[in-house]
Amino acid sequence: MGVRCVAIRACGGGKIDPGVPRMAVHACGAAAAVVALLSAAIALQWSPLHAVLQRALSLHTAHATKDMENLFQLVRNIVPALTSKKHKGQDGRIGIVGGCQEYTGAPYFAGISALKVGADLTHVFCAREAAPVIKSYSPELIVHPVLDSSNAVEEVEKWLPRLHALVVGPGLGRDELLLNNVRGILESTKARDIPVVIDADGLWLVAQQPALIHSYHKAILTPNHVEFSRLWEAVLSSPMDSKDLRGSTLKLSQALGNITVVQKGEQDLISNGQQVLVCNQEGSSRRCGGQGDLLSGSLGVMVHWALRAGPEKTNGSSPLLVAAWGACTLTRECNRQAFQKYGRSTTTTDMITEVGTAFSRLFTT
Ligand SMILES: NC(=O)C1=CN([C@@H]2O[C@H](COP(=O)(O)OP(=O)(O)OC[C@H]3O[C@@H](n4cnc5c(N)ncnc54)[C@H](OP(=O)(O)O)[C@@H]3O)[C@@H](O)[C@H]2O)[C@@H](O)CC1
Ligand SMILES: Nc1ncnc2c1ncn2[C@@H]1O[C@H](COP(=O)(O)OP(=O)(O)OP(=O)(O)O)[C@@H](O)[C@H]1O
Ligand SMILES: [Mg+2]
Repeated sequence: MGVRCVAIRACGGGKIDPGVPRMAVHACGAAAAVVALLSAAIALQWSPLHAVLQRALSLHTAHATKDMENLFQLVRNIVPALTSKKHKGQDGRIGIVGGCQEYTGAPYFAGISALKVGADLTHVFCAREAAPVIKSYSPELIVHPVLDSSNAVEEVEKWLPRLHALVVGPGLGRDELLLNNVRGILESTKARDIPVVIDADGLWLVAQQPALIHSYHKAILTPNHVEFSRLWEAVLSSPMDSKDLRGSTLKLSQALGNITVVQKGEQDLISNGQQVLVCNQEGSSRRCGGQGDLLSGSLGVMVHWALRAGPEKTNGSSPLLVAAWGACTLTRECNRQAFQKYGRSTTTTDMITEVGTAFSRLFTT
């Protein structure tokens, strides 16, 4: 059973898929099934054929496993060393832009996840009413009740030079005043060349105005299925082909000027318009709300680490792709570990408790 899990996960687990796939890894699961059936049915009569198929499959699997190991190694390479020579803030000062009257959980999940992954400081910029609520969840978050004020952009701009990355959208809501302020914040963020992860209602804003983020090479979008379709329709003006999710992820990234897109789902598909990475890390069937917030907060830190590490550490691969694959893998592992303990009652809070052990298990050598 253990071997079978490794093989299936390895098939999609970490394949770097250049424009023309070197091998049809996604067909690997089907190939495995065919081999299994053939093995049972024809083992005695056609053993040479069986042997050929088995050899082909194990080569296939060996390749995919190697790619996945490489990706794990690239993520490990970007993780900063814990040394006594550093001061507070160096491993990440992350801003979260979100939090309104209805949604206070989402920015909290994103902010606390950034800290648990290893950021030193997290600032949440939210609407006035949401601030005391978010503060009361955790003393670890620095909370600025500025997002619905008339000088919201200036208030956030004061902090921007000190932030390493911004996560825009968790729990933002769709109020026009707030969205307008976030437009200004995004413009300022781009002007300062700060990496930005856009999620949830931040993606709603991008669907209204794709030019806001078009070609900004330090942007990563993290849409769920519905958000992805909305973006697709806004940018490509046609219904998307849901049979080819990898191709769609690649095309949406290209249409947005090759910014990085993470389409979340049964498997996470990550593209910068040139490559598609697949994250198939085992998670669970528990789909409680907030898991996407854990992902976007984690990604905020990891994108900072990846950009700071530079392309030598990511072996020439895009640092943003490596960071995104790392954050997806981590989120799914948190989900798996929490589900093992709590089963159907698993919530995102339980997943956040697992961040430390999941991170060590995956990325600490
Ligand atoms: N505790 C909190 O504070 C949390 C707050 N959150 C915040 O809520 C805000 C809105 O975010 P959102 O994700 O609910 O909005 P959106 O994407 O429009 O989905 C709306 C509807 O689309 C569907 N649907 C969704 N996913 C699907 C899928 N994969 N596949 C198929 N269908 C899918 C589903 O529709 P239904 O199935 O009910 O018909 C769903 O109800 C945003 O600010 C976010 O950050 C969350 O972060 C959670 C924790
Ligand atoms: N069908 C699935 N099977 C396994 N994992 C999944 C599945 N769908 C989503 N995930 C994982 O759950 C995490 C969050 O994805 P999801 O699509 O739930 O985001 P979301 O809708 O934005 O969440 P949120 O409730 O925080 O807004 C990702 O890591 C993704 O890999
Ligand atoms: Mg979401």
